Amino acid sequence: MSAPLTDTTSANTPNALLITGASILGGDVADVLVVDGVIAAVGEIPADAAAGAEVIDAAGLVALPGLVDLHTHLREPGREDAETVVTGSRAAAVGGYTAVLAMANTNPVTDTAEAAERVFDLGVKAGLVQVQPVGAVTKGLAGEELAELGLMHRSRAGVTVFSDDGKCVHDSRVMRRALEYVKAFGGVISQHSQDPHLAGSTSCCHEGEVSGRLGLPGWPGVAEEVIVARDVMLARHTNSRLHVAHVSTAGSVEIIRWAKSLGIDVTAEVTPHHLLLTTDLLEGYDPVYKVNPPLRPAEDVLALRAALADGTIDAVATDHAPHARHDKEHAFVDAAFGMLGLETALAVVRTAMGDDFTWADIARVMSQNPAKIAGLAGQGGTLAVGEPAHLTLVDPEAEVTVDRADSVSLSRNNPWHGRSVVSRVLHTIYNGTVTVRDGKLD
Ligand SMILES: NC(=O)N[C@@H](CC(=O)O)C(=O)O
Ligand SMILES: [Zn+2]
Ligand SMILES: [Zn+2]
Repeated sequence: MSAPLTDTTSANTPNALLITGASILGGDVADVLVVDGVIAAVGEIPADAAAGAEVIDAAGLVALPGLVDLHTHLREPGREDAETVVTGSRAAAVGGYTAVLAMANTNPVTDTAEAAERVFDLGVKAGLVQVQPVGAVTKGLAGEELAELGLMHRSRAGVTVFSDDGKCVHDSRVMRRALEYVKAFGGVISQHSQDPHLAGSTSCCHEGEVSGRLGLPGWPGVAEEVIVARDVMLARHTNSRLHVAHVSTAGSVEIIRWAKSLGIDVTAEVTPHHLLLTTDLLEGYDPVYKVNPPLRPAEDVLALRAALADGTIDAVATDHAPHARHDKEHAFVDAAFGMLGLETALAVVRTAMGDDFTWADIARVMSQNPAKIAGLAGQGGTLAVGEPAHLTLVDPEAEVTVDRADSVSLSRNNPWHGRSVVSRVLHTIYNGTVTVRDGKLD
């Protein structure tokens, strides 16, 4: 663990940050010295070796690699009343994130190199996290003609993840072509798995006893599973890479487990809300619980937790989906789908998964695996010497009652309002710069 100080970890540099006494990924306690945005030393660092450094006292805190979100809706361009790249980056930093993948279902859609570069540049300008654009699979998310996948990849934005999220790429031929196309440059298709005939646009509640009683149009688990099953077969056929977004059913878990056992190149994510919230919350018809895919019964939730623990599901992704009041505060059937997630994700995962799921496990599913899936160099590290300094410092014992008024997001569709969760992100460091201190934007 301890690394010797070398001459390059020079003391008396104004660009130094010394984090003292943190438990590294929940293990050994060490100091971390950051110089010029890079982790320069980890171990016991004598104060005089870091003279002039800004000091963060991290006694009792857990140090994690900065979190990476594979699935964020930033809403810019087009719906800047719900979120912008700046406000979404703020929410990400507060949540302990140092990188987010910005979904393509904006207006206009991110389906060209120019559009991807625009989002990328807005992220650089905001400067709080790495904002990596996701490219659309099809033009206008219409599901018909492939978007400029190669041009988006070769652009300054360097897009590697493609998704029509919000919509499913439901035409098998189009999905096959997309998988073939991205294979050439190591890209991946992230699929929103929803058969539009089994679960149409009005389907807004898990199909089962609760939907029957409430009289809400049902969205059966099989509408997800048939697409997951088809897509893993297409991934096998094309020898290309598939990522399954927001897995919500035990059946999808079984298919993914089977596909992985055959060596099919598939990865999967689960949202924090699908790890903790269940269908019965819809009893009060509160649209804050309306989300795609819908909240499922407890059996599914338990299967998702088990799959995250055993590695069948690789990552937690927030699907942070901010919506303006005038889109969300309607009768249940008319309200927009989606809920906030960035600021609460880590605590919700900790609360849902319990202590047996270690901090090293959390680092794996919320930072390292997402960075690997998205091909983000320098993110998702292990806090080793020489890595870019993307870090999150967490109070593991804090009990927090979420208040939606505290959010730095522009939107308020927060399903965690009033709930108690365990653990709290205190400090976030992006590229050696403190973006969040004591839970507040710096
Ligand atoms: N998850 C949601 O309910 N909504 C997302 C779209 C999506 O992730 O499918 C949105 O863009 O609002
Ligand atoms: Zn989706
Ligand atoms: Zn989404």
